[in-house]
Amino acid sequence: MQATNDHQAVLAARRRFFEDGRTPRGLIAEPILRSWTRCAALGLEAAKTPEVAALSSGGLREACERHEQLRRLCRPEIEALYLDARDTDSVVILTDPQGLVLDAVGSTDFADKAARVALRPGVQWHEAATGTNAIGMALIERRPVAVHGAEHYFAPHRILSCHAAPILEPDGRLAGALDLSGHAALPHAHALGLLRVVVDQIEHRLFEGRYPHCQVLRLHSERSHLGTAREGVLVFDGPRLIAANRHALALLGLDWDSLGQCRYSELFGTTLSQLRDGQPLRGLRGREFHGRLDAEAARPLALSATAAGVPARPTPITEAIVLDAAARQALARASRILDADLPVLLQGETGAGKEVFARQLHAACSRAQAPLVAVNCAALPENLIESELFGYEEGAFTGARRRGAVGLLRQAQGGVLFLDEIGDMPLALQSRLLRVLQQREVTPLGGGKPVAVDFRLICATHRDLRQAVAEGRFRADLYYRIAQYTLPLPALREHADLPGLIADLWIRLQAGPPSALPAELMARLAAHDWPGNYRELVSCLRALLALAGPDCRLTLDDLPPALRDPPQPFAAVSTEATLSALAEGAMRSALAAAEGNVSAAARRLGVSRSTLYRRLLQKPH
Ligand SMILES: Nc1ncnc2c1ncn2[C@@H]1O[C@H](COP(=O)(O)OP(=O)(O)OP(=O)(O)O)[C@@H](O)[C@H]1O
Repeated sequence: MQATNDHQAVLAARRRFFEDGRTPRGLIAEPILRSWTRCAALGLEAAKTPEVAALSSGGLREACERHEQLRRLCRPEIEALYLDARDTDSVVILTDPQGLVLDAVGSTDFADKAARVALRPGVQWHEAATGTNAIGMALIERRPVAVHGAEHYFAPHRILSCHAAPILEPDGRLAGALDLSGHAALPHAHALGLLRVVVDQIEHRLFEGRYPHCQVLRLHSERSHLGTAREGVLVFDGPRLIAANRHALALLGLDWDSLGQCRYSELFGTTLSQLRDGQPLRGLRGREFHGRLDAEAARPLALSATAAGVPARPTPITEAIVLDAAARQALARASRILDADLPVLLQGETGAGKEVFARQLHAACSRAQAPLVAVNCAALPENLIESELFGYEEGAFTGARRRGAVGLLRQAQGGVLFLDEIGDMPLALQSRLLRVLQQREVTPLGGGKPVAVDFRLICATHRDLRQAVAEGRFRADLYYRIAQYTLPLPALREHADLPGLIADLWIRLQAGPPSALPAELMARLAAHDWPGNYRELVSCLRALLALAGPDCRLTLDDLPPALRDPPQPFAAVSTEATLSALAEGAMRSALAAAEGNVSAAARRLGVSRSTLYRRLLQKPH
């Protein structure tokens, strides 16, 4: 980042931006300006002390447990970093992917000061909560960032000089962020460089033991870099590239979107089986690399499969998952249920994110390294579902494959089985599934012997299964077996902070440096009821991104027709409406009139921002 260190220039930029409402271009680094703009669009008031929502000790313990693997991996690196930075009286901080501080190690003197501005475990340092800061920006921009003194959005944070780098999972998702913060008055010349080196080490270790069934290729143009954290790492599931580190992507000129899309032959012009030890690799752009395959490469391919028996694609990075605090909490609880070998049932409208949640649940549970086998019970033809699920012996039926098939239930052995649309499973199969769950063994079609199975079970449905039981369409005994822990996934219109979620998703969907969504569009999006939920919202945001030029010049005309007309004004609310519906109408009108600025709308109505969020966005309309 080319941040100017000129304190006076930053103060002048603040005056121009916050007091005159003008863009202080040239006075302040562009990424800081982008962040200020995002914060202003969220209605954050820079002159105030930010509201700190700290987790209870129980909540923090839960979050730490959820990220125990990452914390354990980072601990030695954090301690080494602290020793390196000890002379500058700093703290080293590890956060989760949403900026929640999990661990802080540092000099007591500065740690006390940092704690006074809530830079301590249990507090969210996501930009939407704490304004411009290095942790929040590193998570949004997905690269190392420094924020000094008055560049912070909120005045009390001016005592800080913060440096943060995102930690990326091998599939490109955010694992968390590492931050090194100290006194704004002291120089921290090498802080970003140190962080980069440490995060390289952590990301390199994230591959360890992670892909036992895949081919892991390590490469570099300098032979001496092989085996170090600077080597490129590429993971292939069959011919397809499914994971990598940033060094590998940089060496090959790829970006994260290549994961799940790119094949080995497209990168090197040959097949993996032609790779010979000691022979240089030639990339398609003619560049030569030294490479070696990990010893595990000889193992068979993963059993992970979709309903059609095709290896499951990793969740593409472009899916840009957003999970708010409630969803993360639900995820933590559900993963404990799953780890206790109890089934989890996800219930929600179409597009509410049941499958996405199931995949996150698999990643969060203790079987994350084992396969997730996803079966869409509604997508499988009825005559195939039985054989696909339970497997079959050789010659069990006409068209059966020679040597039979193990079936999807057994493919989930040791891992997690996800039965999507379970409400659409034919009754006869429900009985067979129940037997499997009770006896924990599967009998293949064609008279084979029962085989013991061990899988954790996640089911999902958009149907009201209780109703289906009452109508005789779903077996009551199976219902009680799978629905002990039912997790309703709320529709978007019930979301506690829809503008926050939309802003978050908008930023995550952008490949380059993110731009803020114009306020009038945000107001329309926040007032829409999203019957298609995430699916509809993601499509809408993607279309807007496609229409937006580099300056993000979008107008209401760029919205799809259903969103173009303004929400119903207060006067148009039906006379039969209840008081709360009237209040809701007034709130929506105020929000639209304030062009999506929640603080301004709240002021206009004489209620607090949190009341406005709660009343307006928690209810279906
Ligand atoms: N938490 C999330 N963050 C961002 N995008 C999401 C999230 N959940 C879902 N989506 C988006 O919505 C799309 C639909 O999600 P998903 O398939 O999980 O929904 P579903 O509830 O299983 O829908 P259906 O019942 O119709 O199968 C996904 O492809 C993804 O793009």
